[in-house]
Amino acid sequence: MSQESQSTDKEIQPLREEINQIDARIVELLDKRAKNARKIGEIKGKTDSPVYRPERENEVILMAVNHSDGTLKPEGISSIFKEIMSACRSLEKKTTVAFLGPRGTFSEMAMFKQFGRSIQGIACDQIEEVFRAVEAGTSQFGIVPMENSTEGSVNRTLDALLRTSLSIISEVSVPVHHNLLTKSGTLEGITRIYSHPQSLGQCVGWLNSNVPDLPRMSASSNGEAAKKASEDPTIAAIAGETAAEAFGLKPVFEHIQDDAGNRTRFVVLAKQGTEPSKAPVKDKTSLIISVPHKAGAIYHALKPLDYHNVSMTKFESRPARSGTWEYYFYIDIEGHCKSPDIIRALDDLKDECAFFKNLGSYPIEQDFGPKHNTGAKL
Ligand SMILES: C=C(O[C@@H]1C=C(C(=O)O)C=C[C@H]1O)C(=O)O
Repeated sequence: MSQESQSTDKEIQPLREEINQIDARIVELLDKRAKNARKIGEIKGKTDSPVYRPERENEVILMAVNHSDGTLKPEGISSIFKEIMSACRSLEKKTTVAFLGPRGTFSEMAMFKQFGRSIQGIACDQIEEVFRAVEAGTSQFGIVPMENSTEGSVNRTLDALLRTSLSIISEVSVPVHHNLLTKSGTLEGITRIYSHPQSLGQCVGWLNSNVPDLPRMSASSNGEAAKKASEDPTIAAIAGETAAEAFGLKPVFEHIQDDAGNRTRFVVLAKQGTEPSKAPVKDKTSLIISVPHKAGAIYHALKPLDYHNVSMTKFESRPARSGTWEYYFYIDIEGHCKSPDIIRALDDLKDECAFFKNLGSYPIEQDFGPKHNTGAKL
């Protein structure tokens, strides 16, 4: 050993010893925390109340972020606490989550971001199958893509939401970076490109400029496209890094999505509802409405929101498929449907609607940017 590395070791050693002591203390505290979670699980079991409480988990993360002196980044604290809570939750009851599979999809990534790793994921072939798995009780929760920052809404999810008896209980978004992947890592012998239509749409500019002659084929998911490419050397897939790892593919080109900030928002579905979040965590409520086919109907339907001072954060239409140019409107408002002001606003809004469906209230996803601090303390 050189003299230089001996002196480096001498400097590092006491710090490592201190880390060992800190880690032992952390584990003691984690065990203590886990015992409390297990007791909470027993209490919930007696009343059959839901184990997973997204509104409480958001509160815990926010308190942890605000307790930090800033040495660790908020996103680092958030992901550490997501895993701590995932492990604690698994002591209460096994969490099962249906997602759009196979492995390596952005849905799987969103699922782990929201629930942590101490869960059992159930891969489904179609978005509708995710809904069915939760409705039938095969899975406690389901996660489905709702909208993409480049391509807009995921219509199959919107249509399935119209028919389902499930509620939305939380939302989570993930950055979506696409790569052009093949078995060999080159384009030699490639005759076509597979991906989910949403992903093909997110990369259309790049594809037109760089590989305009390669036919684009639709796959039920990016994971499915990656699976095809792993089985056939004439196929390239557009998918994320996790799909490349899962199916042993190599990138020919990385980050080919047209918008560098491309993100997809997912929603979590369950039979249970949520309770209002504690401030400063805020909730939102998602609704589907249709209005009578007459002049000014949508204006009259939305007036109660203005009157009760409720802010609307999303408004989107989807054809009612009746062939009569009628529409369903997908609306997000700020606030929880159990809070008195929202109850009043929704009562008035219902009166003006031909159709009204409350999809559920859930905590607004927290953005842990560098300057984040809401003042909440542990
Ligand atoms: C421990 C609880 O159950 C779950 C685990 C949580 C945790 O580990 O902090 C928080 C909310 C629940 O999803 C609880 O409800 O407080």
